[in-house]
Amino acid sequence: MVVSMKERVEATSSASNINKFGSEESLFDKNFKVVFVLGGPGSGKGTQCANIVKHYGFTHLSAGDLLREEIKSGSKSGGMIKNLMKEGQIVPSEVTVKLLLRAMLESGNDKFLIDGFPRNEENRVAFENLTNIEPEFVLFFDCSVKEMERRILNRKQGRDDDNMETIRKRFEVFNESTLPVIEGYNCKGKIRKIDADKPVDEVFENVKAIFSEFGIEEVSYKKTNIRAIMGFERIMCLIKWLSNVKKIFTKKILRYL
Ligand SMILES: Nc1ncnc2c1ncn2[C@@H]1O[C@H](COP(=O)(O)OP(=O)(O)O)[C@@H](O)[C@H]1O
Ligand SMILES: Nc1ccn([C@@H]2O[C@H](COP(=O)(O)OP(=O)(O)O)[C@@H](O)[C@H]2O)c(=O)n1
Repeated sequence: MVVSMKERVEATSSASNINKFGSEESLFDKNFKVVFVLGGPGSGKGTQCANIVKHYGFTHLSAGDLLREEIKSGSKSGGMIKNLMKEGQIVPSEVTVKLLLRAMLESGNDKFLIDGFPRNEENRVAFENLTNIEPEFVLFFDCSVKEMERRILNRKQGRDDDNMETIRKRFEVFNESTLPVIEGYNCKGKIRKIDADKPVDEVFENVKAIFSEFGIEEVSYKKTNIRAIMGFERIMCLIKWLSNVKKIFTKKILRYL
């Protein structure tokens, strides 16, 4: 059965379709490599993901960023997402997982850093049931509350949830809902804990050691950057466009010869 990318993404939006491709063909039969990135709010997940993208050619998907984009897009679930985020609460998995899967399929890459996810058991189970993907490992940025608070208050990205009242709620949600997920992965030997109180470069040295433990090698800087920024499909589109431009110019030049 040949299933188009569009059909696959659409299939994720309805629970009754979730197993449409069932055991015959998993929704993600491709050999995707996934690393989950967890840690409290402000522990430095996004900062380290940006470094990993540059060095290892992974596509960075931040669940929080995807949810913020969904609010901006004016979608009908935008209001509900906005209210939950303002309260520091976790958005229902069906929304978040759908956004993640769409971004994965559209990226053209096969290596993903999924940041801020799974945030609770519901997130973990929903993703696993839909994709059959188990993470290679889970990076856990372990940071003190005092340092996370300091970083968030200095972050100044104009986020609705970066205020003292919501920060407190986010810490509570992290302790109640995310730590048990980390504990579960720890029992499976998947957690790689990193002391995230340290300066950015030192934290990244520890991240590199973990990638090396899993045999993941650094890739050329140029190749990584172009793919991470543009995605495979956009690169193909640009090549097509350039070849059309070249044809037009060749015709024009030939006219003068
Ligand atoms: N190791 C670090 N030491 C000091 N500041 C950091 C460190 N890592 C990140 N930051 C800063 O802390 C803030 C929060 O980091 P960010 O990567 O956005 O965290 P998260 O994605 O976990 O919420 C940012 O302003 C970032 O520049
Ligand atoms: N898997 C996720 C990730 C984020 N979120 C929401 O997005 C908010 C911001 O998450 P984030 O990962 O961008 O930021 P930090 O809290 O890590 O700084 C969370 O507090 C949740 O409200 C969610 O509901 N589910």
